[in-house]
Amino acid sequence: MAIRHLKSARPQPPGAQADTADGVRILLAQLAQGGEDKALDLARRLDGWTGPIVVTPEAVARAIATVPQGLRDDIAYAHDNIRRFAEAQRATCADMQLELRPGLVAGQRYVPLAAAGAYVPGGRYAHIASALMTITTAKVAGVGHVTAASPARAGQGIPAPILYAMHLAGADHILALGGVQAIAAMAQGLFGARPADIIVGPGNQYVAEAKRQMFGPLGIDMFAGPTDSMVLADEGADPDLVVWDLVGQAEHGANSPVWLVTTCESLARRVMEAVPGCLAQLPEPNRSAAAEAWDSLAEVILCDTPEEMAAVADRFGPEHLHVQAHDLDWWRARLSSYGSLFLGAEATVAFGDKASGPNHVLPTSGAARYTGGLSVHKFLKCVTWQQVSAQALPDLARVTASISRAEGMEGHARSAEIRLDKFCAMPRLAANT
Ligand SMILES: NC(=O)c1ccc[n+]([C@@H]2O[C@H](COP(=O)([O-])OP(=O)(O)OC[C@H]3O[C@@H](n4cnc5c(N)ncnc54)[C@H](O)[C@@H]3O)[C@@H](O)[C@H]2O)c1
Ligand SMILES: [Zn+2]
Repeated sequence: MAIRHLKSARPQPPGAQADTADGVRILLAQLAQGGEDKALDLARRLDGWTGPIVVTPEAVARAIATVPQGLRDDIAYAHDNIRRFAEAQRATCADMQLELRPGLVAGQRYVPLAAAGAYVPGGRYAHIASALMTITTAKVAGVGHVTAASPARAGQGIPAPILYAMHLAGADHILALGGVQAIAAMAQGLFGARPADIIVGPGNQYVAEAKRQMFGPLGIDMFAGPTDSMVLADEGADPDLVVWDLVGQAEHGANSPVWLVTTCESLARRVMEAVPGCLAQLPEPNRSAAAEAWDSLAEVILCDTPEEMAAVADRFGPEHLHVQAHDLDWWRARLSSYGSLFLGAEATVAFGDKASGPNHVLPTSGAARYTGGLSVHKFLKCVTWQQVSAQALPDLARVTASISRAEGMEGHARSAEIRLDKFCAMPRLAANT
């Protein structure tokens, strides 16, 4: 394989992850003890928020009235796509039952979780789309009660378009709370939230670490790091599109990697030359964030063949994978390691981020090698059941007792065999003359 880096990532200093983990552990312990008082204290200190934490339906209605009709319509368009995609997914989750042997029936049922928490990040950008992605999916799955939480902005509260999205998606309870304190509040059931069975949604390193530390008794969607994107482009790709796809996704933050993998060196060079011009068109602080991401983390990788490009994608397992190359059917069949796949030059990751339908809460940092992203499945338990009648007992009890004894488990064997005595005793012959 002749894979060559035209641009490499800068070696990263050893991470500050341990510090984050320690800080979050202390905050979670304080929140477990101090409850709402500690959460209020953190909201004030970290977000400058001293207003109410619970956003009442009246406050939601007042906020919604300030959202321009055009933006409301656009949020509704995105919601409609996301809801219909989730509904189709839900329809694939079928209950089933079958008779495995005469008298032995077993089945599966999909049971929605009782309560979920949806974290909607809001520190830097107002992540309207994250509210749609998490809450809509939970409600379509049939979750009984969804609490949504997002940080309040000083003097403003949760931005009105986020409140509109939460409302449209069907949130049952809304908290103006961010960070570790929001995760703890939803898990512990503070501020009127129903204690969550699962907490989902993206967030910064404090949010992700709080979810990771609470995982176990609490379900989470995944441990998400900074967002990442890869473009696979051949000689037919348009550099004007590719460069904006890379710079656009680098806007997420200085720690968000973007990767270009191509068989065409001239395309790669044209894209790299065009990056500064695109960065210059972004407002601050987006420009600095994207520039830092590009300078320190971006990689441009030159391959000889499409198969080599696919192998690179397999190895990275990007969160977003965008193919701008010939023969999209070949690529769709060949690629398997990604959170979400975008096929063709007309598509772009931003469509998936905001409006097209498939979920944008996706595995990052290579986790796509072993998992997909958020879907109705995360809010459903696939549980199983079985029922046995006497007809199945002779074989089932004999096999169970045999395996149990081979395992050294006499009690198990007895609990099987006693059923033969109870349910399969041969009718006694009537006393004969
Ligand atoms: N992949 C996706 O689907 C997707 C979508 C949207 C957003 N995101 C990610 O979500 C993240 C959003 O991050 P954000 O910071 O803008 O918003 P955020 O809502 O995740 O975090 C803000 C909160 O962080 C807490 N915080 C800030 N500094 C802290 C500190 N020193 N100690 C403890 N807590 C602290 C504050 O309480 C604040 O409420 C980004 O990393 C972005 O990439 C990912
Ligand atoms: Zn994005």
